[in-house]
Amino acid sequence: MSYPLLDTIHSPADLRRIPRGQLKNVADEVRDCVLQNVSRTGGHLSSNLGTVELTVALHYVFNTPDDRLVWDVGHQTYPHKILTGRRDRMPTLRQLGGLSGFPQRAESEYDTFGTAHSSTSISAALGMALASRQKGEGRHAVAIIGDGAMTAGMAFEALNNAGVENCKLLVVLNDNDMSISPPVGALNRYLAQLMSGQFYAAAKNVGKNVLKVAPPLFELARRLEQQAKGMVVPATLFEKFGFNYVGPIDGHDLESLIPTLENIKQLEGPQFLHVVTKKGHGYKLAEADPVAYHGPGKFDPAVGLVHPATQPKQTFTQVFGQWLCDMAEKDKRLVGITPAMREGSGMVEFHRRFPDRYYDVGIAEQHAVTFAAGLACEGLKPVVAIYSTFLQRAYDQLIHDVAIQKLPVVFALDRAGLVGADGATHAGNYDIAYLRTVPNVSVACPADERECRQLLTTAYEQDHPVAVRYPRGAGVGVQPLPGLDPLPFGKGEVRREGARVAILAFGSLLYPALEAAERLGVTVVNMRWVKPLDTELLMQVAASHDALVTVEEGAIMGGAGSAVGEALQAAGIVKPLLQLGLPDTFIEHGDPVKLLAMQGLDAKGIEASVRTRFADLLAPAAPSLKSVA
Ligand SMILES: Cc1ncc(C[n+]2csc(CCOP(=O)(O)OP(=O)(O)O)c2C)c(N)n1
Ligand SMILES: CC(=O)[C@@H](O)[C@H](O)COP(=O)(O)O
Ligand SMILES: [Mg+2]
Repeated sequence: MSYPLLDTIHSPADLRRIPRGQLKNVADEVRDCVLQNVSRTGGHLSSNLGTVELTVALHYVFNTPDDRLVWDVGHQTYPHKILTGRRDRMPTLRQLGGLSGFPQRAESEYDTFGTAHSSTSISAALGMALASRQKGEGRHAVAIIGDGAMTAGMAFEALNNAGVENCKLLVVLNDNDMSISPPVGALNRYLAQLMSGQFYAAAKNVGKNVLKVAPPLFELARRLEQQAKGMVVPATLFEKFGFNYVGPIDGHDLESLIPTLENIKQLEGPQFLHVVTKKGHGYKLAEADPVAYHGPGKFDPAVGLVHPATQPKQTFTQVFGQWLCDMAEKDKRLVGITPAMREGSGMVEFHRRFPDRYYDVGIAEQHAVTFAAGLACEGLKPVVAIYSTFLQRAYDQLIHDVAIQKLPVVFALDRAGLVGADGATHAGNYDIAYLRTVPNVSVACPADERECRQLLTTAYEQDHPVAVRYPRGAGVGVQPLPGLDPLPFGKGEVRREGARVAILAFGSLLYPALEAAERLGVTVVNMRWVKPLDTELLMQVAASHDALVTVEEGAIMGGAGSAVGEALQAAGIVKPLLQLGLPDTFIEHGDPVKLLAMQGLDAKGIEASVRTRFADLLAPAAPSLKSVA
């Protein structure tokens, strides 16, 4: 793809040489470049389309990379990547060895802070601004945060800290009136008030008016401050926090954005700029349906997203969504909670059918968990649907508010294990390790869709907290049974009888383990539960085999294999144990099937590891067709 202006821009320094009058054309080219690339790779689209002008303006006005831009979540950094010398690598976005979908310090000096989990930007930028102050460097730090990300407690903790510091910190609130799904809560209502009516219309011209007069800088700054404050409300929430609030201004109008940013840059103390953008801006289909285009797969930009001709395999998320509705139908006490992930967690239908029992609490995982605890105290049956990676945020709440009080909260832990294109930040690799150490908490690992439904019911029937962890995407295609029958609590099953070596599989890697076992001639046990561990079954298997292998899609350290090792130790059984799982390293983005294979967690890899470790116990491998020929 060739673009007349972008072809001349290899860094923000090049951008800053472009005459201001041509910046709109630059923005148009960036937007097209984003659309063309994402349509070929998949990725976060509507947020990126909405931040094109803001990105151009920030790099134009601030002296990046010396001035620091910190992008919250970072799912809107494709324009930033394009303008900071990575345009030629955009076709590799989110693929193995390619560009990350988020900012990464290792990827570019312009990526000043790695993000992906939301609401960290103000804290990080404040740290940078104060470091600059302490070192006498005088650089600016800018946090760019969305209205969705702004709802998290952490953002307010940072505002609370920043508001009393005199430093060169600018918070840009990118308000597109959307999270992934429509935003929720009182903050959203408040931002809508700030944008309403004449205030917004008048504020749109703040930058232009200031420019026309062109007074000296000090006066310019003073007037900007006065104008902005006068045009909006006397004291916004952000002013109460100690920030100088400017806005709201039109985040697609470079004529407003650039002079406003230039002037804010001159002001002392913490600054807060409220910009208004449209998610999906400039691509009609995304503007009309920003939810569908939040993170689409590949598509033809001329046609847009299309439904596949054949029904794809049911995902674990869909299995959960169906179970949730069915259980809610049966039990009026059930309430469903999501921290801003209605679509991703499969709760759209539940929301539609049970609006009074559906709670989207915003991006607020900690609150979600304690809120569930409160509901449980009053006899309701909360189901918290949460990605494994995001539950990390609420670990203390899980222990302090749920587990110690032994409250019956079900955690439907989606995206357990490797997630693929989102990479290390989103991988759900640690939940087994961090959950199984907490007293009163049980952890189930369904191997397929049918078990997922059954184990959710088992979890729901307990009088203590239970997490059911399942991976992103589809399973092997084992249809769930229609009823709501549980599986026995804490019990596994032998799936294949073999000799000398037994593979104990936890979760969906049961299937590659079975495939490997066919070639190895070994036993396979579907353990189903990490906690309680089925020690009775474990002891039987240990007694009848010479060696054990554990397989899990989770961190080896502290994982299910460790639980097996501990149980054997406790029983005084000394038995060779091979633990297969994810190593003590962060695994980057890429095709999840390939990533699993690279970790030796496909059938071939499992077979190879078992053969290598227990060669003396196994019959030699049958020669492959290739080596026979
Ligand atoms: C801690 C955490 N929870 C949930 C998410 C999932 N998530 C990613 S983007 C997003 C919405 C963010 O909304 P906003 O900040 O307004 O940005 P927009 O998508 O509107 O551009 C959510 C919920 C996340 N990345 N981090
Ligand atoms: C940026 C972010 O956190 C989400 O948009 C995430 O990428 C969604 O992941 P899924 O596609 O697995 O729902
Ligand atoms: Mg938003």
